Amino acid sequence: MLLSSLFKDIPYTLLAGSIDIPVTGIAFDSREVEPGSLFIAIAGFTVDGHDFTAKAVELGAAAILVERDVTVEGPVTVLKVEDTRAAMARLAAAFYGNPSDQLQVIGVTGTNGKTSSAYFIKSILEESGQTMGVIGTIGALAGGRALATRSTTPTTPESLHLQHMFADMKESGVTSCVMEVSSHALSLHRAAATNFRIGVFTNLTPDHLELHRTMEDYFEAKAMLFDMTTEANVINLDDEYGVKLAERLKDREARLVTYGIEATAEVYATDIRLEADHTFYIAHTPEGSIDISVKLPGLIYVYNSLAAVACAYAAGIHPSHIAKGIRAVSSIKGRLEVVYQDEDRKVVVDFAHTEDGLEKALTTLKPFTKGRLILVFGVYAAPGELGSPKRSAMGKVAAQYADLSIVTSDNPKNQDPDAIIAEVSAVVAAEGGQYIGIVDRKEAIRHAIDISRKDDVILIAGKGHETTQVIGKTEIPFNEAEIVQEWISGKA
Ligand SMILES: CC(=O)N[C@H]1[C@@H](OP(=O)(O)OP(=O)(O)OC[C@H]2O[C@@H](n3ccc(=O)[nH]c3=O)[C@H](O)[C@@H]2O)O[C@H](CO)[C@@H](O)[C@@H]1O[C@H](C)C(=O)N[C@@H](C)C(=O)N[C@H](CCC(=O)O)C(=O)O
Ligand SMILES: Nc1ncnc2c1ncn2[C@@H]1O[C@H](COP(=O)(O)OP(=O)(O)OP(=O)(O)O)[C@@H](O)[C@H]1O
Repeated sequence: MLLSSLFKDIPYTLLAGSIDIPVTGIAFDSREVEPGSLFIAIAGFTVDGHDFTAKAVELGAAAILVERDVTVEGPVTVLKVEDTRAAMARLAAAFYGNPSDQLQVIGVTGTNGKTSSAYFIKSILEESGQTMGVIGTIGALAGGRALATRSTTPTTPESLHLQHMFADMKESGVTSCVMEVSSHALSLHRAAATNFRIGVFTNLTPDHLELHRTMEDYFEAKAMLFDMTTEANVINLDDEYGVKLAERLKDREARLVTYGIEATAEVYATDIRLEADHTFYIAHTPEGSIDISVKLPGLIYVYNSLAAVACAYAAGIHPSHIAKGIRAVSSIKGRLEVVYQDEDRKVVVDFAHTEDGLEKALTTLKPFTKGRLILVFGVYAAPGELGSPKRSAMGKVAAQYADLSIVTSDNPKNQDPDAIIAEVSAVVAAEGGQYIGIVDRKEAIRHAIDISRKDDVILIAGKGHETTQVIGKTEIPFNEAEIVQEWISGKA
């Protein structure tokens, strides 16, 4: 492909060389440059890609894209734009032939509930005959095939990888793709240049404030998704930020579809029946009422499945497909997943890693727990001042709802796990909760099992579907379902 055609609609300054040269690929990491490719320098949070231009030239880059002046030695074309991340999204879309134009892309954003809402949407659309792609926290799929990702691939991949995934989906006959769109991705332009037909907003509660600093900034980042949608915006009106968003979107060309339980919304739920492992309700849409049966417990799965009902309604899906699609979801990896159960005890793994998520997970299990509710959890977060509010909020929730908290490590990364545990434990104690601190997460899980008695429920919160733990710079294998099963069966 000619570099000039890639830059057809992108303003740039030519610093060196010619624009009329062919490029064979695009890379934003110098280590992945191949001869003939365009290297895009990104100023990162830890290093600056502009420092690796020489490496890119050494590996054969034909062109370099920068956002600040750099001296590049060698016979290469050098172009400058205002923002290389924003340009990368457009270049990637152009390089892969704007694949999202040929897919029905549905974006799901919000603090919690994106993964499960996306899986309900996938199931309903499959029921209606679509071949589905999925991109999110628990991986990427094109039809039944898993797309290659790395353990470091974010929930919403970098734009170059995202557009490649869309192209791959299109080649594999995928007709519609539901993807989780994180606030990081929106702020860092990863999802820019994507043709979103429908956007779904689940809720907004404190998280990721290390990047966004204030709830208002966090909200504005999430709201960016709805500037890109062309057909419908599906918004939870029971969330205060959802109300604010709906107000902003009511006169847009993309149709507004609201949902909720408490608020007066276009799609709403009544006759909610919560059981230990199932949830039932009637969903009301302007097209009629639908009996919904969800094979997951708690009000959060009423919300997450209702988001999918509203999205399917907005997409014109027949009610019978909606009911069947939701019924077909039997479990979602790491989302209130029962990893062990016998007549004495039950062990549940859940991805709850925010104050709101932890409260919802505990209050879902509590009414059906005859014995004690034992919580194993840790808090990953930014260090010092930035991390403290999260540690404090999660400690309070644990003290309020768990009968015993085993405070342990999450992904301590380069922070001192003992210091995090001490900070969380102090809050649990101050709030009158019972706690034990055990730094080794595997030991903490084993201890919870050892002390559990008849009718106790153990909730292991924070890592959900994840299969590794990051301590320092090392990523160690960590599969909670296996740890539980091996310890109980005496194999460990
Ligand atoms: C905080 C954050 O978003 N970080 C992203 C950011 O990393 P960074 O700025 O630290 O990158 P960096 O390491 O400084 O490198 C800068 C540039 O130099 C390049 N480089 C680096 C080394 C080298 O030898 N050569 C070279 O060219 C890198 O490839 C990169 O392009 O830019 C990188 C490349 O653009 C991303 O991969 C990386 O996401 C990492 C994987 C990450 O963990 N992100 C998380 C925080 C995230 O995005 N989470 C959200 C939220 C999930 C949710 O809770 O919903 C998500 O979407 O997953
Ligand atoms: N609607 C909801 N409201 C509050 N908490 C929820 C809701 N849905 C799920 N949760 C809790 O949050 C956790 C994460 O849920 P889920 O994976 O669906 O969210 P997510 O938005 O994809 O999260 P992430 O982006 O961090 O991957 C769940 O394990 C559950 O404890």
